[in-house]
Amino acid sequence: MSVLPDNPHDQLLDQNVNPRHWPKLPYRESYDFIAIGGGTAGLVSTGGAAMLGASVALIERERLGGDCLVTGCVPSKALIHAVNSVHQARHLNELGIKTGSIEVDFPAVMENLRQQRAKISYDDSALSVTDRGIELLHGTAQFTSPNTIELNGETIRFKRAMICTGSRPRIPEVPGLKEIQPLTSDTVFNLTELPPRLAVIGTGPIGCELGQSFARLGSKVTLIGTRDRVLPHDDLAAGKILAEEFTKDGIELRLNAKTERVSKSESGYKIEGNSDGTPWEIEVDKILVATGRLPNIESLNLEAAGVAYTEHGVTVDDYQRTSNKRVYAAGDISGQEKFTHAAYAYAEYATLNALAPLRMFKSSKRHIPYSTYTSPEVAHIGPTWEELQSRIESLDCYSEKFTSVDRSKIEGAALGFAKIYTERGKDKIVAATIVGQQAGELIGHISLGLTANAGLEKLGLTVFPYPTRSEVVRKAADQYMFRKVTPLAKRMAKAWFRLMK
Ligand SMILES: Cc1cc2nc3c(=O)[nH]c(=O)nc-3n(C[C@H](O)[C@H](O)[C@H](O)COP(=O)(O)OP(=O)(O)OC[C@H]3O[C@@H](n4cnc5c(N)ncnc54)[C@H](O)[C@@H]3O)c2cc1C
Ligand SMILES: NC(=O)c1ccc[n+]([C@@H]2O[C@H](COP(=O)([O-])OP(=O)(O)OC[C@H]3O[C@@H](n4cnc5c(N)ncnc54)[C@H](O)[C@@H]3O)[C@@H](O)[C@H]2O)c1
Repeated sequence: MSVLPDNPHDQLLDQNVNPRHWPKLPYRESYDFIAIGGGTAGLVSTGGAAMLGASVALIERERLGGDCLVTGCVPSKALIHAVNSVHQARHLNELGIKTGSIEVDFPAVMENLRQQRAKISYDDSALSVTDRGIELLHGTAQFTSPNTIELNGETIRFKRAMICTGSRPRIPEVPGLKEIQPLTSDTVFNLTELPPRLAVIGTGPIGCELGQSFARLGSKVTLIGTRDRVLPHDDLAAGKILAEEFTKDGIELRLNAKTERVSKSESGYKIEGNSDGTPWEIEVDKILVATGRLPNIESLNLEAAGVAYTEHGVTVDDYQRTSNKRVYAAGDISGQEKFTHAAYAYAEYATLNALAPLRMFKSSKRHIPYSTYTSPEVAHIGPTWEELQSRIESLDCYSEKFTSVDRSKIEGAALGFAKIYTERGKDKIVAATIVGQQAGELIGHISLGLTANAGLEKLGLTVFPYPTRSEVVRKAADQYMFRKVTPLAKRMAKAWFRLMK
């Protein structure tokens, strides 16, 4: 995780969240609750534990706020906001609004990103954390026994501990790649010059969000993925729509591709690879690697604590408890969904389970949506597209396109669809995918429906303001009513019409 130290915004960020600025406290011998890692999961769990009145310590080795604040959601969405704005500006002529030529001042875009990130850092700052009664300890923690941690040479006992150490970018074993130190999500937000030619390896959420962003800011982007489509874990149709948009953005797609070798060239870097066996070679100025994440388990000495783990992270049960009954885990480290809101939701339950006399809060009861903030956005909740396909016989699917939504048509943003899957013949929602503008906002309706146990009947009866994009959800739900209720209603109405005088 790195930030530039030589600008006022990053200095402010650093001041707020870097532990080296905190006063060094004498450690207590023992705490009721210790969290290792001060990202979303660590902040949420220690905040909750302190609120319950426990003696609480939060150990962080680098910066509070973790990935989300420093190198993840916050900087990427600040960048995407600029990207969406420039894209809209380029299309204002279509609305009869005359603009001069639109120019991107990349250093200024990145400066704004750093400024927004610094502003948000107050929420995760040392001041805000200590105000909640949490003791902040600086350093790399490691377990020394099932109920002790060593920090900076001192031993601290705990009654309950929470592992929240997150994840880091995975660099694939491609000859020459590690040696050239490619950009990753840890370093890409430090750029101050737009790379004229950028290769992005990986077509998951990071590759797609950042690949499209750099293309719309003016880089010549080549997006390289091993799979046959972009966002391969999502709905097939979503990947197709997105690939078409990427092509319009000038992105060159190299799918079904194997990156074989990377080397320095005269003007930058050479990448050699093949797609479906056909060899290719490209020259670029920068390479961004976005090929998944590795859990930060190495420094923890989990064996000493009897905490089981795999290559995906620390193993937890439905209560977020590890194989050590005093130790819980949440966030990217626990091998579950890698999203900030998932870290938040699971850390909340983990803390309650860790500190209450009985474990009562099951993570499987929570519904975790997600959205990839490309243009159009791709949002989903429930089992993956592949899982849904494997049990499609037992499901019904109701879908609606944004072309039937007036607000989307008016604004010329009618690309995409909503699909809601239910149990066959019933209105119980199983999953949903929304592709389109603000899909990330719209999937919240389905998330609420799932949490409140409200099926398509209730969604269809819900009145949404006209004209809003939310109508896509209501219209998809209406189809259930039409299919299920209308034939019976028609028969009853016909009987009544015969009797009606
Ligand atoms: C580019 C990018 C964009 C993203 N966009 C989104 C998005 O739009 N929406 C979304 O929901 N999610 C997004 N994510 C994912 C999200 O950032 C993560 O899921 C989330 O930050 C995980 O939180 P965490 O608390 O588990 O871990 P982290 O935030 O990684 O925090 C872990 C902390 O633990 C510390 N640590 C590690 N080991 C030790 C140790 N031994 N001792 C002490 N401290 C230690 C680290 O320094 C770090 O501060 C994005 C991620 C990336 C990379
Ligand atoms: N909007 C969001 O919520 C958001 C945004 C960004 C990241 N994230 C989180 O961060 C996580 C990590 O994102 P990510 O995109 O790095 O990982 P990912 O695992 O989701 O996607 C990585 C992609 O890279 C491909 N790949 C792997 N090795 C490759 C290689 N050698 N060459 C080419 N392609 C290769 C994989 O097939 C996969 O499709 C995500 O799973 C997500 O949970 C969330």
